[in-house]
Amino acid sequence: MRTSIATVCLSGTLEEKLLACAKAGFDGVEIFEQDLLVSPMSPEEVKAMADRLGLSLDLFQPFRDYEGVTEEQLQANLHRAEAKFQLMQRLGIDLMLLCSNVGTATINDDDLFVDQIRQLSDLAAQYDVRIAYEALAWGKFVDTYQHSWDIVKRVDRANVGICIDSFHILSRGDDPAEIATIPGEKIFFVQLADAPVLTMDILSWSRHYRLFPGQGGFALDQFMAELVRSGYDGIISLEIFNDVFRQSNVERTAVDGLRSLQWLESKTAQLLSSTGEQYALELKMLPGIQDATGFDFAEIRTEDPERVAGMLAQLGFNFSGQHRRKPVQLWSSGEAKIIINSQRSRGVEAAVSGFGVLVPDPGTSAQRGEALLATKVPRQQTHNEQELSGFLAPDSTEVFFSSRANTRNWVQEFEDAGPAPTTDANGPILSIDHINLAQPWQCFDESVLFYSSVLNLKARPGTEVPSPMGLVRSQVLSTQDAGVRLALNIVPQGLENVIERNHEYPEHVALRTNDIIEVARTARARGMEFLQVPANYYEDLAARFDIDSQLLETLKSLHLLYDRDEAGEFLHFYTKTLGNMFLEVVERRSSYDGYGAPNAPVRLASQFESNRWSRNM
Ligand SMILES: O=C(O)c1ccc(O)c(O)c1
Ligand SMILES: [Mg+2]
Repeated sequence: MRTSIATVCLSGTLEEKLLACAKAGFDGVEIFEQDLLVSPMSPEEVKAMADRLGLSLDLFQPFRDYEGVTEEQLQANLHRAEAKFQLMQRLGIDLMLLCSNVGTATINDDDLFVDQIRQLSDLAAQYDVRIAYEALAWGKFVDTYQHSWDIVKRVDRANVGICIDSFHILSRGDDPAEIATIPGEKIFFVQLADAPVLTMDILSWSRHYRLFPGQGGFALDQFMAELVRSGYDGIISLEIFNDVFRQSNVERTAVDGLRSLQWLESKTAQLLSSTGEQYALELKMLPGIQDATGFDFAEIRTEDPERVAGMLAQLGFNFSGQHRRKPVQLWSSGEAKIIINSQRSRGVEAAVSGFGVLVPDPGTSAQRGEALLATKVPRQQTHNEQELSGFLAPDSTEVFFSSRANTRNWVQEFEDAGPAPTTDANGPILSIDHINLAQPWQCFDESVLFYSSVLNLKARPGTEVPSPMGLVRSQVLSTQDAGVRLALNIVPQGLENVIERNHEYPEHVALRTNDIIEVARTARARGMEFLQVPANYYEDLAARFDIDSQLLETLKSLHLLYDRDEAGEFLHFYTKTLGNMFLEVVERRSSYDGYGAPNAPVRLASQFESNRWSRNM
């Protein structure tokens, strides 16, 4: 599948955009006119640069507000078109995108549209230019792909076809099935965009909130399947108008974009392979999709390993050894393994720096990560150490793949665990339930795509949590059976203004137990510092739930939080924050599958109060 991207998706100058697209590995780009207009490079220089970079210039766009106008206006429009055809010749581009008229059209008459587009076709033919007619969702008279196709059919010229843009079709809730009935060779260009499910006017939604495929709520694999059925075998391009991407690192955004196309290509191939249909577009499948079965470990980086170790011991973890070569400790309880790493930790009080997941075949997951352009974690092993493949997530979290066999090996690199542990050998903590990672606001969408494509996690419905620092957007991603759960929280943009630098948004590892009251009591007896929960919260609990008064007293005295839904009950507590990290302990009763969302504002406010208090000491 040949890939392209519109220059409007990216930040920077035209030169920087071209460099980033080539470096990421795109085959070509769409030149968005505005980017050329403001560039000091001449059209010839742009062409030469693209040639040198091995990028094809696939499309010139947009040509606006052409058809459905008075005769006088038409002449002016043809004059404008001719200048652009000459410009396209200098750029070496032979395909122009014509958007359906949104402004100057005054005559609603398909016969007139056909006639006027034929005049454009005649002029374009003199310059060997082809026209791809795109129905904008907010077009004045032409706003569906069926309508633009009907007009193109009636124009009946070899150099006029349609442009299909997923946003204009799916934003309206239109059915893409009829795309399959259009002859593939009359589809001159394809633009893809995803978008979050929002209820707002389509123009603003399109101009500010488009996303790369896989980052929003559109079923783009089904859309692609219809396109493939048409026989289309041309370029698949990205056209994303997004306020955040336009101010993010251009190279990262380009990689993010290409990753989205590779992921979508593979998903479409998979969807079509089950139907056994034959098609012209060549679709590559990524190396095997495997669901992770659980967390292998969580890693905490700290310059103060004894304090982190102390917290773990209070929760009933056992010291399982010191790494034989590195300043790294292993602590475990049940299936839960926590690595305390004090390498490269100067100035880091404590932070969640990475985690490992268990997969049947780590080699395949590593290949998949590489194919998806993920950055490898540089790790040095000696010859007798277990190698783990790891990738850097967009938020800099290190993500590793291992198998049960790998785990048996790496665990043996930890020695001198000392005398038998004093606590129950199995430990009261059973496993890592979930990991919560703070996302800088610029990389939230990139992270969603990274975790869903590289780790094969599924995004669940998101929530928004009010906090004293701002509204925190929260997105859970998990495997099909929820063996691996991640919660991504976007840090509010204004955070730096409210909180001093050394109190950045904390991240946490949540640990699962079947007896949280016992864990909390024992931890308290061992001197654990809990996150304090205000009395108002317990009054509200009593009002919302028919809750046993003795249980309520216990919850209150131990600073436990509580939630209940049709599936079951959820009890949890938080430790005091250490640096940028804290721990949570959770008990899921019956089939409760959530994360205590109603309690999240209480946690954020309490953490804010407690951080402020410790700052003022
Ligand atoms: O928002 C616009 O004007 C616009 C322009 C060109 C496109 O291809 C498009 O999909 C939208
Ligand atoms: Mg478009």
